[in-house]
Amino acid sequence: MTSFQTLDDLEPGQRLLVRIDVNAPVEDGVVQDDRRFARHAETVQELLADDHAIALLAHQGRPGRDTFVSLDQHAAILSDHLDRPVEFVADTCGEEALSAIDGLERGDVLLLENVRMCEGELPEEAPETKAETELVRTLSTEFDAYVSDAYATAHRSHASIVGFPLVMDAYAGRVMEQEYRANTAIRERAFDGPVTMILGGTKAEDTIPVVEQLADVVDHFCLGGIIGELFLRADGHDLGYDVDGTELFDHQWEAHSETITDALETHDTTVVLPTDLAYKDDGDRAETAVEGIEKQTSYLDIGSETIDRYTDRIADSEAVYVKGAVGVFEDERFANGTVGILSAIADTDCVSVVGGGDTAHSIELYDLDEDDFTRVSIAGGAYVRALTGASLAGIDALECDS
Ligand SMILES: Nc1ncnc2c1ncn2[C@@H]1O[C@H](COP(=O)(O)OP(=O)(O)OP(=O)(O)O)[C@@H](O)[C@H]1O
Ligand SMILES: O=C(O)[C@H](O)COP(=O)(O)O
Repeated sequence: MTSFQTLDDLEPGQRLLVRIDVNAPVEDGVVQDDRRFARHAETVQELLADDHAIALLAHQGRPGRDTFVSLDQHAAILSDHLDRPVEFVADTCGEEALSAIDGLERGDVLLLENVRMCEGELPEEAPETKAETELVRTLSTEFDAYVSDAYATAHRSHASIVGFPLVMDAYAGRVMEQEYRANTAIRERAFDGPVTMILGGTKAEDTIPVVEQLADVVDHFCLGGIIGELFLRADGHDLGYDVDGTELFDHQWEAHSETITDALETHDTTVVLPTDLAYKDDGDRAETAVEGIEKQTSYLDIGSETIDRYTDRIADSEAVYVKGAVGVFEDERFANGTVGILSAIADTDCVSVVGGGDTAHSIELYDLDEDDFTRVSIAGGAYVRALTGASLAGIDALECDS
């Protein structure tokens, strides 16, 4: 395991830059879930008890998506969790931000604007390059130390994750530490019976490598969501295209079609694909078989037959991992797949781990009981990457000699 400094090593009463991940599902501009806020608030409470002055750095969404919004409401949600004011400044490393940072006193909490609005935060590049960005060069001189609590973004080599630890005294926050240890422990568990993994959601770059890297551990990968459709397209079915204004398929297909086709050929008995899908017809849920599919529309959930096939496998499994939702569960008409799968897992005694910032939200939305799962990670891509045993850039950046 990687050795890093934790809050136990941090001297009290310092000026701290703390990277958290409160990236949340957002609908019509409004944050829908506060699970990540609650976890990071515990880290912040601990830091406040040690009399630090705290500036928080975080992101929301990705440029170009409608979840890419300002963090002003995030400050209010954090304030509720901390039961004290959290000041927000609509700037990350410009004059306005520096002036607010300058005024920070011990016991204060300040949230800076969405760091992905700042030039240099994206794209993923080497830590040395990220340390040279204006963001890192400007903010690093304003603080005594950097605390990295954003485990859910630890798989991204972004400036706010890997740049600061190169030039500042760096510590892992409690969320970073706990998620890292728990996910590493899960990876190291061995099972005698079948292991099933449900892979869905929207992010091909996080999900597809998992099929290759966990093929010796997982007996069946049951696919749904955008990922399922991309695999169905590779399997020769006429779907998995951007229609109705979506921008989820074509660029991902361009980037990953070869990997998907290879994975399908190599693991044809391990990868399990939907045999029916659901779509919207005159405002209602309708279903169609995948075989011979011709209708160019947005498919928004796996169909009833697929749900039955997947839940049968879950019932026979000794362990089930979930990454990503198999449908647009935020719309009740298309929640059958996600809720059906999670309920089936909750009904078994198997070891079960659910990951994903959006996916975990479905547990709360549909009144499922978090205690019915062995573990619910607040991270998505980072959790599933950790399961494969691959390193996380944000953890590597914190590494120090033990
Ligand atoms: N067929 C589909 N079409 C469009 N969106 C879909 C479809 N199936 C699932 N989704 C969406 O996928 C989202 C969850 O996937 P996402 O890739 O964000 O994964 P996550 O693991 O939950 O989160 P993260 O990786 O961000 O922590 C849900 O919000 C759901 O609406
Ligand atoms: O929700 C997540 O998975 C993290 O906040 C990372 O977000 P990203 O996938 O947009 O980099």
